[in-house]
Amino acid sequence: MTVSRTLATYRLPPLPTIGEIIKLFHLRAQKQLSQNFLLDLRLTDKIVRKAGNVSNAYVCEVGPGPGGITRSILNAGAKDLLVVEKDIRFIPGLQMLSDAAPGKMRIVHGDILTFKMERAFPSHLRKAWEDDLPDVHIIGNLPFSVSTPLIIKWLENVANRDGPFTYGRTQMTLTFQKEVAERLTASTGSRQRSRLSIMSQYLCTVHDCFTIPGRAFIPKPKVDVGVIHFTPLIEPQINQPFKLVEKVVQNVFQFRRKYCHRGVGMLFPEAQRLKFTERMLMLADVDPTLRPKQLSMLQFKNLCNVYREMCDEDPDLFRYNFREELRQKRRGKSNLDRSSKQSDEEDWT
Ligand SMILES: C[S@@+](CC[C@H](N)C(=O)[O-])C[C@H]1O[C@@H](n2cnc3c(N)ncnc32)[C@H](O)[C@@H]1O
Repeated sequence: MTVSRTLATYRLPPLPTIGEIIKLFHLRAQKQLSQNFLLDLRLTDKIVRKAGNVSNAYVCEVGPGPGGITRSILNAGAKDLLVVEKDIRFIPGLQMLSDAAPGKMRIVHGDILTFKMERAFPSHLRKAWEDDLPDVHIIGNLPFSVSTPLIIKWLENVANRDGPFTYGRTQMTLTFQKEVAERLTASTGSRQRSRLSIMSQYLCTVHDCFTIPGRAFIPKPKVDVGVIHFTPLIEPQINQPFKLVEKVVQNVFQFRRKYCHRGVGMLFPEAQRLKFTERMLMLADVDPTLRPKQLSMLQFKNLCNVYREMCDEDPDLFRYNFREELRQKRRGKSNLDRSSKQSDEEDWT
């Protein structure tokens, strides 16, 4: 009992509090960078507990800032903690933590959107996709403007089993503004069901761990924050390339409040729209009068499979983008307007 407790909980030596570190290094949060700090170590401990068992694990923390979550990860007994922080002002405070936990923490001053995580940890950690979960975790409280593009990028990495997922089914525990957290976990029929719900749930088990009230952060953001845990699925619920799924899902949700046939139709050039939409919905066994939020994962899977078959028959179809068609039409129209205006002017001369 005593041994396992010692192994499980590593205690950092006494250090200044996060509040003191913020003062010591003049780390005033930069509003334009949406920096909102968590100072309550009970909350940061709770985030880390929701990540699973990080004792002796390899962890990448994204956006450590003044280091609240960082301390909790070290205290939970992580073997190797790699932190990636973009704002150089935080590096000295993080260095202080690293000195207090010798050999356990590495600091990267960089941007997580371009950081190559596939090279960050030893290759012996790699597990086959179907195997148990690897001993690699990603944890982070990032600005909302970064967390959404980042999760879309990482979901594509899950689909391709590259980036952080070269180690296998790396788990992620990340914060999102509450509204986005609700979309990520929304089930069929719910108001929040959206593109993000399908894209995340076809690839991962997505669990809404708990909500942190905005008042827990300094400075206080306008919204509450959801902590979401992602575990990549062994078998994705849709077995088609990420870009194809993304295209189908994006088009279906184009007109959120309309019948789903409107969005499906946008996958096809105007000339064939009616015929192809009818065919796709019929073959996928989807009622055209359902709203996008009412479509189940199985129906999205069927839609993607049928669209794939149609693209295999006509390879130009995948390149079709109705927005591009619209842009060209507008450009054509404005050229027409410009030339008729020009000819009007020429008439005047
Ligand atoms: C919302 S603050 C959270 C800080 C700390 N994790 C906490 O909970 O108190 C977000 C942190 O992410 C950092 N950050 C923002 N964009 C980043 C990026 N692209 N790559 C790495 N770090 C980033 C910010 O500088 C800031 O330290």
